Order: sequence, then structure tokens, then C-alpha cells
Amino acid sequence: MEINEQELFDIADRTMQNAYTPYSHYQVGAAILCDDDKVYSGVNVENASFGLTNCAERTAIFKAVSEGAKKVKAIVITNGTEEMSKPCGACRQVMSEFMGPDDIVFLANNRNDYKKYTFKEILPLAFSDEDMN
Ligand SMILES: O=c1ccn([C@H]2C[C@H](O)[C@@H](CO)O2)c(=O)[nH]1
Ligand SMILES: [Zn+2]
Repeated sequence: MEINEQELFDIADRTMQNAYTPYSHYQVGAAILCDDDKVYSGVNVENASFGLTNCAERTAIFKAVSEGAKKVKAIVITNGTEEMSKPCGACRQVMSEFMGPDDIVFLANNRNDYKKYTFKEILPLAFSDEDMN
């Protein structure tokens, strides 16, 4: 990794300030390091029609894929509370499309605490294209 882990945390923290959360007031920031060695970040973007809300993790991944990145090597997810971040099921499934079992997931809070996981730890038994062979 050319970029160091601390930079990825800093980008997630900084980006979180852009979260659009007039309804939940729960801010989430994500930063991903991709195989092109670029970093992409994302926030949750809420909507008056609540179900249209896009999570921070998916915002970051969709930005990366839109720019041509194909693989996520590591992701930092943080939020504005002292509780550790936990990506929802939809985000874990989208992450599984672009992350391998041993890629790294850092789940952080607003206290500079974090836990480091492999992707397979946060989504065991992931459904993938191989299941359709
Ligand atoms: O994986 C998740 C789960 C929730 N949220 C956001 C969506 C919504 O704006 C707020 C409350 O659900 O948290 C994320 O960004 N990522
Ligand atoms: Zn989500």
C-alpha cells in the first residue's frame, strides 16, 4: 500500500462531514483503497423518501467503479458516534462484489478506536457469481 492506513482513516473522517443526514442525523464516512492505488470516499446521502437513502460504503464503491477501479483492497468505515461502525447487509453484499475474502475492513468510531477484520469475517457464506455456475 502506498497510502498509509492513517491517511485512509483521515480521509474517512474528513469526508464524513459531508454526510447528508437531515433525517437520521447519523453520519457515516467511508474511504476505500483500490487496486489502482487511488482512494475513493463516500458518505450516506439520505432522502425524504427514506428508502432511497444511499449508504456511505456503497457511495464510495460506486464512485470507484464509475472511475474505472475494479477491486477494493481496504475500506475504512467510520461514523459520528462512539459505537463502532457496522456496514448493513446491503453494503456487505455490494462489498463482496469488489472485495476478496482476505481484503481488509476497518470499522471505526468517532473516538479513534477501530477494529480490523478480513472481509470473510464480516460476511461469511457470501453469495457470489460462483454460486450460479
Ligand atoms: O451500512 C450502513 C448503514 C447505515 N448507513 C446510514 C444510512 C442512513 O443514512 C443512516 C441510518 O440508517 O446510516 C450507512 O451509511 N451505512
Ligand atoms: Zn449500508
